[in-house]
Amino acid sequence: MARLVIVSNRVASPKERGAKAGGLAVALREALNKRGGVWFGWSGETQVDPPAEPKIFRSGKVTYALQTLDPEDQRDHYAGYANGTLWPLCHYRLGLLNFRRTEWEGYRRVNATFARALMPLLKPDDIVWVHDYHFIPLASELRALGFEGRIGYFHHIPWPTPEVFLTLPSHAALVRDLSRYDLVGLQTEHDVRALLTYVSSEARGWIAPGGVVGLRDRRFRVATYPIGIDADAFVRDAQAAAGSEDEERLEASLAGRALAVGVDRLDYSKGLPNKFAAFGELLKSHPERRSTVTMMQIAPFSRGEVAEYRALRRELEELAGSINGEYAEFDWVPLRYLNRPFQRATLAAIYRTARLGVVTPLRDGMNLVAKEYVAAQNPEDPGVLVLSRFAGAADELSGSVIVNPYDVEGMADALDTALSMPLDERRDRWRANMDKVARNTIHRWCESFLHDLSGVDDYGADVEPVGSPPPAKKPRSRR
Ligand SMILES: O=P(O)(O)OC[C@H]1O[C@H](O[C@H]2O[C@H](CO)[C@@H](O)[C@H](O)[C@H]2O)[C@H](O)[C@@H](O)[C@@H]1O
Ligand SMILES: O=c1ccn([C@@H]2O[C@H](COP(=O)(O)OP(=O)(O)O)[C@@H](O)[C@H]2O)c(=O)[nH]1
Repeated sequence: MARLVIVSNRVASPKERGAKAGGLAVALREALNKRGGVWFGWSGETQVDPPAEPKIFRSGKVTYALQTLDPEDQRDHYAGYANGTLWPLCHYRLGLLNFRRTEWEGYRRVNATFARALMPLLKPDDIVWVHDYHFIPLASELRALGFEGRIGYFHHIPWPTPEVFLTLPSHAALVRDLSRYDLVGLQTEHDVRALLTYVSSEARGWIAPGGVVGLRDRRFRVATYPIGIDADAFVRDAQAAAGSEDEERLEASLAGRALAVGVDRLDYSKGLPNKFAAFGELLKSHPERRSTVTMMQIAPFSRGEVAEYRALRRELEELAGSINGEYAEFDWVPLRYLNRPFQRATLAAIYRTARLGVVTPLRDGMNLVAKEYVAAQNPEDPGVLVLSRFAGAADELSGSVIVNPYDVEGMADALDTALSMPLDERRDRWRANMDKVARNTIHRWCESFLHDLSGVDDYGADVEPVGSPPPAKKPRSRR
């Protein structure tokens, strides 16, 4: 079996087994342990004139290679182009999009630095799996340095429709970069359609059945791989939470009231102001709900180096204060707003206690919290997932109460409906959701992407293009 090389901006080092080592990290580490391999990414450190070589250490069959970056490059790359340009673009927030040439250049420079640092570690038969929007140009850089092996890319966030994508001044270059991969994985069919429509309508590429794409002299495949969670582990954690100290403390604090829970990084894509407003609207328009339901929003700080995230933090503090100021009683605080992260076991206890899981992003690649909430429920008395139609998870979790997060009054009514839902309906809806969560796990996601990437050859002679004709055949190398 070929050796696996994983590239991601954040690398879950083997020392991090706690809150930070989420399901994705665990699955990737498991895949690496199975075949042996390399996990390459940013060290989390910056330094003026950093060494060109990454820091390397081994743990079991896995080699970790961590690259330190120059502080200006890191800023242009992470806070600049990745999270100031691509993140808002891919989440359909054009009003928040900042494009600066210096950041675009910094983004490319960091990708070139990473490719130069990775290249000496690669063997010709390695399979390289690159994760996320921080590294779209990485394959181009590795190809330029002479790597001819298989490279796959998984995009964890939404892919925008052409009208939105075209606002990015560097759109054509980015899609050329994508074409240097062999396999491009996206979360949903909608994302795949959006990218393929751009390729055929704007980039003069062609598309064959199975998502094979021809662009200039390149052929690559685009397909859907919806990410999942380690469902068994979550079920075990949730069962262990029953009767735990965490659960007892939480139950005691609720004093018989229903709990609605939200768990989101403090990110504008997660729709937190609308969620708070909907909860306020529930208390206003359904006064009988006052003092019967408590909302708990866990929102760990995220990307504080980006101005929009700091502004959102202030906005939410104000909103939470005004809801509590207006509706609190001397024995009831309507909205508990917590900014620190919690470990998986504690989250499992909170999810299981909560009558409602409220996941209402304005746009989200998948949203693993939605799946975790489902997995943590007690099958005999499950809670209800209130889910935004704009989360990737909504494609699978049709047993949820689906809402439009831009409709605050509609969300308030949906919360009211979900709070009154009879047990039979809750069970039916939960079963439909749980079937999906148990089937499409993180392990399946990992295996199916790697299976397809391993099977890549030339997407060649036998493909029947649809739409504009393929370029004339000429002898070509695989890359
Ligand atoms: O590394 P950060 O800047 O702190 O951000 C955390 C991660 O956020 C994004 O997560 C996405 O991936 C999830 C798993 O596929 C998906 O469920 C979610 O919808 C996405 O938002 C980002 O893509 C990661 O690179 C970040 O590490
Ligand atoms: O206090 C927290 C908050 C979140 N998470 C985890 O962070 C992940 C968030 O993933 P999701 O896909 O929902 O959104 P992202 O933050 O990746 O955009 C989930 O596994 C959560 O359980 C956590 O471990 N502790």
